[in-house]
Amino acid sequence: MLLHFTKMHGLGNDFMVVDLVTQRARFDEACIRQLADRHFGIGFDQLLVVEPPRDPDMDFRYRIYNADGSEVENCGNGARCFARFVCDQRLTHKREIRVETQGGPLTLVIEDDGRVRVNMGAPRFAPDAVPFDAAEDRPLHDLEVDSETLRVGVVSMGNPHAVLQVENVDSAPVERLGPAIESHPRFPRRVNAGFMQVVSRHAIRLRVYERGAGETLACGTGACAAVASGIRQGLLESPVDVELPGGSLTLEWAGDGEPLFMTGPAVRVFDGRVPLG
Ligand SMILES: N[C@@H](CCC[C@H](N)C(=O)O)C(=O)O
Repeated sequence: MLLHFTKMHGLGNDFMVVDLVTQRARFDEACIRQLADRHFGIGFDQLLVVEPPRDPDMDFRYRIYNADGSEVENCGNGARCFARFVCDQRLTHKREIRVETQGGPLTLVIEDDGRVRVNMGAPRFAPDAVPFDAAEDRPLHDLEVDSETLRVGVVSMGNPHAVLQVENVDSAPVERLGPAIESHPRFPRRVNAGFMQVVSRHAIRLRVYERGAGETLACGTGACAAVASGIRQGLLESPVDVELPGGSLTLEWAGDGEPLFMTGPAVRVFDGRVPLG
């Protein structure tokens, strides 16, 4: 069978988006890895699958798979592309869309300028919520990596994040430390590793080594986690502009227990069809 898909990106974090409201398909890990391959497949950081909701109060269910085939709880850049996709495909006429994810419900609003504002829910810092192996909740934890002690903030945005403050993201050892943090045994479900440079109280620069995808040009939940951790440590104040290698996002957060809002672009690149076994 030929499966219709759309290639999209949010700040260069790229996606294959599939409508399973009007089509049928099943994806296993091997099939996702093959489609994600940038030489032998379509190539993407994440596969986004749009399904009918299970909860009648929601508009859709949105499932997310990393390039390595693992299913994950949340994807911020993907959420904005998902909103743009369901509107462009006329799967909804709503401008405010409620969607189920594995990491909890999200509300997305398409703004007049075409950008998408997402209520990403409240960041959680408790080690059990991340999950992270630690006895207590602290703004920073010591993490032994390659005989170095790193100071990381741990945050759940539905999915797990570790945030490390660095002097300069351009020279930060993302290729060396990223994989070691991602698969550190104190993160039993692995983790996304963010490298944050504080530019001012309202601006950071960020690179993220993503769980299951490697370093990407942008990570929306990574931006949320870095801002939440930075505000919690007293380094930042809302709103915060986050500059990633692929472009910028605006983040707003009123503080503990409050939802975090992310605003940014979502771009459709092309439509295609691919044979699926
Ligand atoms: N690119 C995403 C995050 C995708 C999932 C992540 N790699 C994970 O495994 O949790 C974003 O924009 O948030």
